[in-house]
Amino acid sequence: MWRRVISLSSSISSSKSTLSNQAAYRLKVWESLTTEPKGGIVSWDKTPFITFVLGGPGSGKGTQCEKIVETFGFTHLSAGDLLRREIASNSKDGTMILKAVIEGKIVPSEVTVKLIKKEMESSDNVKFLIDGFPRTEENRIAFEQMIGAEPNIVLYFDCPEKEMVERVLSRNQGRVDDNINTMEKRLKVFEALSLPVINYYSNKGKLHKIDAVGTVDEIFEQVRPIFDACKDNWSTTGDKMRI
Ligand SMILES: Nc1ncnc2c1ncn2[C@@H]1O[C@H](COP(=O)(O)OP(=O)(O)OP(=O)(O)O)[C@@H](O)[C@H]1O
Ligand SMILES: Nc1ccn([C@@H]2O[C@H](COP(=O)(O)O)[C@@H](O)[C@H]2O)c(=O)n1
Ligand SMILES: [Mg+2]
Repeated sequence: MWRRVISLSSSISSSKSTLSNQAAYRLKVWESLTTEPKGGIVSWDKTPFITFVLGGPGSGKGTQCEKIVETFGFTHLSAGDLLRREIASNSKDGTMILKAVIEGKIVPSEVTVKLIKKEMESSDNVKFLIDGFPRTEENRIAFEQMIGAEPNIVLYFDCPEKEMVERVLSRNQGRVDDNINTMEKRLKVFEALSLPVINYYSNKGKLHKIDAVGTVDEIFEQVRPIFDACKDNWSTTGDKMRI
């Protein structure tokens, strides 16, 4: 199994430019369609506190989100879970989403952001953990356009490929993408399309990089002080937010 991961690393660079070119094309199309905000902007009575939770497949995002919810009272919105719910409900996009998930591809941003938006609008909470999003520059821009907000902070769970592969292959939750073939594709997509988003937030000074190797509790001890330091920011009442 690990040999396959090593050979994957060498094939990443050749496929990376193809993936990046496809993504750049989709981003251009998106930008050309979005001079005006799409589908309206969310407005809140209180200013929301938004955390994006990023990291490769199996890096432990969902596991740490559960701990953050328990400790700090956030609402957890996993983009992957919302997409899986669409598949299970046989919605009009279900078949397209299933195909993308099996291929380890990224679902068009408009579909994913609409699902996130609906959850945010119907929530009484204003503290959101948005897990597994944005995965691409297109995702990031679509969120800014359709929600009219940016994250307050971004967590990045940094995990070696070998560890991510082992965790995913022993996850045992019946996910259609928890197999070595899809995992190889997801790792390529992560490197080509998601790392640029992580760099974007690093350059903006919003990124908190966490070493995702260790026990769940050890990792959470790196996460806890990040939120402790933000507590004052999410208790303030703001005007209805319109950007
Ligand atoms: N620190 C850890 N050490 C060992 N195993 C872990 C750790 N954190 C999470 N796991 C396990 O690894 C698997 C993947 O974790 P999790 O589902 O939280 O990752 P994820 O980043 O949300 O993955 P995905 O992007 O595929 O949804 C799960 O079976 C989980 O129980
Ligand atoms: N922003 C996103 C998030 C996820 N997907 C698709 O879902 C798969 C599983 O996502 P997890 O976050 O649960 O790992 C992912 O591989 C993508 O196919 C997406 O398209 N866009
Ligand atoms: Mg997850």
